[in-house]
Amino acid sequence: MSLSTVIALVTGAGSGLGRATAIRLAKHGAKVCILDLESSKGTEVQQGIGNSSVFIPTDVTNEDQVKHAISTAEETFGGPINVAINCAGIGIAEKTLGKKGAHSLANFEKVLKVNTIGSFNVLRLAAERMAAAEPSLPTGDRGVIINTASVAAYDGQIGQAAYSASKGAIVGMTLPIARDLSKSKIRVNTIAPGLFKTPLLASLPQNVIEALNMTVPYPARLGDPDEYGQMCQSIIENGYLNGETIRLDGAIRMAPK
Ligand SMILES: C[C@H](O)CC(=O)SCCNC(=O)CCNC(=O)[C@H](O)C(C)(C)COP(=O)(O)OP(=O)(O)OC[C@H]1O[C@@H](n2cnc3c(N)ncnc32)[C@H](O)[C@@H]1OP(=O)(O)O
Ligand SMILES: NC(=O)c1ccc[n+]([C@@H]2O[C@H](COP(=O)([O-])OP(=O)(O)OC[C@H]3O[C@@H](n4cnc5c(N)ncnc54)[C@H](O)[C@@H]3O)[C@@H](O)[C@H]2O)c1
Repeated sequence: MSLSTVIALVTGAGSGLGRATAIRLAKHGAKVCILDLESSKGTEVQQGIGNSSVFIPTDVTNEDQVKHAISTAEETFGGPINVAINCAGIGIAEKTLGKKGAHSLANFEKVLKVNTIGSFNVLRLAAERMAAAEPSLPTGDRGVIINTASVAAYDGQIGQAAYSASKGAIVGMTLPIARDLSKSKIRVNTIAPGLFKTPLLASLPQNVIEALNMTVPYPARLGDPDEYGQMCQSIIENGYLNGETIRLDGAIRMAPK
């Protein structure tokens, strides 16, 4: 299916899964808005894609910046956005009771702020804009929203309380948001990735990566970020898929450690 009528916001598109998704959608004819922090590699990604993309430095937790990004997207591509993909996210590893005492409350709040509140901030403002436009996707939808959870929403390891909470919240809000937006013909789905080869995964301690690598049943390897982008494309193209969280994980079930 051609994605030539797609105007997509992809957050976190300066790196990893978001970057791969932006590249794939643009290859299939979409216009792509790369939303990421000013300090990210958004410019580099934009230059790699070319004129069908724009980099709009944005912190997903900031209401004014996200509103500005949506207007800039529209001015740049001459139409309202109809796809929003939340890939911006951060991870931490800290035990509830660690060697230095109780989990830092500031760290817990930060992870929830970026991963959960940031995703909700982007999707609520994107939905507002989508709902005001005529349906423009080949499926007849006004819009498609895709969030990124994690397998850690279901089987978080030791040290993943904050990260798992932030991702479990995304899984939990997927169905009610799909129900909320059904009258506006906007579909909402979430992908729960397993282990993908990105800078975020590479930042984990080497022994954690090695232990995890050995537990992917099949295919026994890390996911390719383009396989995540492919799942986003499938969700956009399949007009009956709504309110669902899809694990994309080679059948991994993470052990406690
Ligand atoms: C990113 C995507 O969304 C997908 C994912 O979620 S990928 C899964 C990511 N998993 C993680 O990030 C695990 C997070 N947890 C940790 O890194 C650690 O548990 C921690 C840093 C919080 C605590 O570590 P530490 O204080 O050493 O805890 P402790 O319980 O004493 O650990 C004992 C040993 O087990 C190791 N260990 C702890 N958790 C481990 C894990 N998940 N995998 C492998 N080894 C682990 C420690 O490195 C330590 O090894 P050592 O004795 O050789 O130093
Ligand atoms: N890589 C994996 O194995 C894996 C597995 C499961 C879930 N995930 C999730 O997928 C998403 C993408 O992860 P990735 O591996 O591509 O990570 P990554 O670190 O490569 O990319 C994340 C991007 O998000 C951006 N970002 C962070 N905070 C932001 C903010 N406040 N505003 C805007 N942008 C911000 C970063 O600058 C970065 O470019 C994350 O939500 C992550 O939790 C990743």
